[in-house]
Amino acid sequence: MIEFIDVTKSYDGDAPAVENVSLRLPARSITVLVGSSGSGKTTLLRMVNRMVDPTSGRVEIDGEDVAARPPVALRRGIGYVPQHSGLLPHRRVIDNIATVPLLNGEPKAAAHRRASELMDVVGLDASLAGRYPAQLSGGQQQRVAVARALAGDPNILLMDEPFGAVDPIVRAELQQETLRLQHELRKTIVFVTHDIDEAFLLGDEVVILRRGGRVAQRGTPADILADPVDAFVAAFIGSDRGRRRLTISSRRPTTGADRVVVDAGGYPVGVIAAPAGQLAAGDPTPRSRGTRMAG
Ligand SMILES: Nc1ncnc2c1ncn2[C@@H]1O[C@H](COP(=O)(O)OP(=O)(O)OP(=O)(O)O)[C@@H](O)[C@H]1O
Repeated sequence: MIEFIDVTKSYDGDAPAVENVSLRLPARSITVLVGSSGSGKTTLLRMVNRMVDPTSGRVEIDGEDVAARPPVALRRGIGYVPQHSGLLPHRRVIDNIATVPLLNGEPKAAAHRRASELMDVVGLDASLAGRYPAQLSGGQQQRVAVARALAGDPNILLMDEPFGAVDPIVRAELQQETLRLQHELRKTIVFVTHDIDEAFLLGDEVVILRRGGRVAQRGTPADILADPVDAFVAAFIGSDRGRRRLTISSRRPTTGADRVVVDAGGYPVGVIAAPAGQLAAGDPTPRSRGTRMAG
């Protein structure tokens, strides 16, 4: 579990980028931090691996203050995927992915074997192993960045707008790949985006931030969609425009399981996996965890 305990960060004595934020992010699920530009998402994310140290307060991982860990060692155990891949331009794909295992002292052959496996895991063709990052598409570069982040087998993966710079079709592919990967790997993922649709698609839990990192609302996508706490959240998720009025349809009406939450545009925003008979037909307020985008 990752816990922010009353953290504040002021850069250069400016007004705080985040102020008195306390948040617990559960292990082995995807928490999405979403908010408009400047709300402090990246600042919070980078506090986890000490790319940013709080001005006051602390961040704990499984009860241990990250400030007690040397940043370099800490970062080797935490995968990080930035918006623009951050790949080393003069190293081949395979070497980029193998970076952390090599730094951890693995023999080169074993590190390359692991890197090849990861290329397969993230859906990269083996023929790309010898290319340099500039010889890849933006989407392929982001896949390499995900593989590189996974190479040290970290428990935690930090993703900072990782698909923000790729076109919508590739972006949708990468989002689905992320869900597939998480289904297999069960990492603790903190994902930053300013795109509420992406947040609802990927997040087991979504944290909507106001300026200064203040939490406007957190919950499952279905909770937030069904019950925005105030006008700010309603405006942010678009429900004030009637765009997201929720309905629930059942894919298997006879059992009542696997109900699909659908917005007013017919856009599926989640699935409620419930044992047969637990939800009345047409229940308008899904509360179950395990909300997930319909396939
Ligand atoms: N290194 C820095 N030095 C000075 N100010 C900074 C620095 N990094 C961020 N800030 C300021 O802190 C505030 C929060 O920035 P942050 O990048 O955390 O927000 P964000 O929600 O991730 O925004 P975006 O979506 O635009 O990336 C902003 O006002 C920003 O200008």
